Amino acid sequence: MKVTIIGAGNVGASCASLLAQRNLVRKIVLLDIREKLSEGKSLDISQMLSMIESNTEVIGITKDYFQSKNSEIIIITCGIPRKPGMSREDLVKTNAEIIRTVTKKSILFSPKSKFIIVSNPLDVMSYVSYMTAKVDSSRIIGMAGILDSARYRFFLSKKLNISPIDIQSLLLGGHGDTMVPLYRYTSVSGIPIKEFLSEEENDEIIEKTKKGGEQIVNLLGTSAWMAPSASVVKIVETILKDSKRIFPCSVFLKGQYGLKDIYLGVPVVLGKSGVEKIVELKLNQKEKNLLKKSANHVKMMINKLKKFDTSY
Ligand SMILES: NC(=O)C1=CN([C@@H]2O[C@H](COP(=O)(O)OP(=O)(O)OC[C@H]3O[C@@H](n4cnc5c(N)ncnc54)[C@H](O)[C@@H]3O)[C@@H](O)[C@H]2O)C=CC1
Ligand SMILES: O=C([O-])CC(=O)C(=O)O
Repeated sequence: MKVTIIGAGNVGASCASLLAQRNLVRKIVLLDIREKLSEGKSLDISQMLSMIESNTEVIGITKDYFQSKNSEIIIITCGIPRKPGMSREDLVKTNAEIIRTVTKKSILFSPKSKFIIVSNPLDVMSYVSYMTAKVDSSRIIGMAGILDSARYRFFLSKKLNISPIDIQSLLLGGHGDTMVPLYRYTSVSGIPIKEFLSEEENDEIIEKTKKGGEQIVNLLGTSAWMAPSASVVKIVETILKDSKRIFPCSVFLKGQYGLKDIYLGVPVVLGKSGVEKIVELKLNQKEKNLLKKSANHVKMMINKLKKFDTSY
């Protein structure tokens, strides 16, 4: 079982480290365009393995895609992150070109692989990868909802003084300010959240969640990587173990939720084939409007990209 991670920066190297610690796969290939970076990061991770009793082999490669041959999963974390004052949308042109190039190269050597996309703006980059790979959309999965949901659970846990482990939540929509956390579908160990706080109080938590990525960018000067890589590993583990768990992921919609030709966050069942089912919830009018607004925002970015580059 081999997993390749493209991009050995903060998110990529952290994914490799966490994945190696889980002792889930035989081999992790960490690939970057920058000379020596992935070799150095993989050596550091490898030297940790005897202490944590993991048998995973971690190798670092510069540009040589042959080493990624027949990967079960390819995780795309390459490209530029935002800096303070930037939005995720500011990354679109630079990262679209990078994602297109690396998807083309990876699919050549791993034609059966599933892809987990991390690079931002997430929903648009997932769309770019899907359009480039030309494979079934069940194999191209964008990671965002798990992270957004984890942030929401964290902020909620602080407000309620309850363990985040016991908080269940669900989000829809794009990865950004237009995300749609669902108050109606949030609970604490099965108890509806309305028993703990009002919708207005919950809205304050939602605002914090929407700004969760930006808060870290402002503190660190670059974007988060610990919680994002843990979110990626959750998807990898679910696919490799064929666990059929439900997570919010950015997936290609073909009419579900009244939307098509777009990547957007919705709850999905994940298993060995990737996205095995898109779960369609009955939304109320307010939720429908918020989802539509989020979809319009992502569509607008996709259309901008299509104008700039007619090959999409
Ligand atoms: N979906 C999400 O929730 C999250 C998305 N992100 C996104 O993930 C991306 C990566 O973030 P970081 O790891 O913090 O950035 P980073 O700058 O630490 O690492 C990016 C790496 O990509 C490499 N790279 C650039 N072009 C490449 C190419 N053509 N082939 C192979 N490698 C290439 C760079 O050399 C660099 O090492 C950013 O776009 C960021 O916005 C970050 C956190 C969460
Ligand atoms: O904020 C960013 O640019 C990175 C990201 O998507 C996140 O941490 O949610």
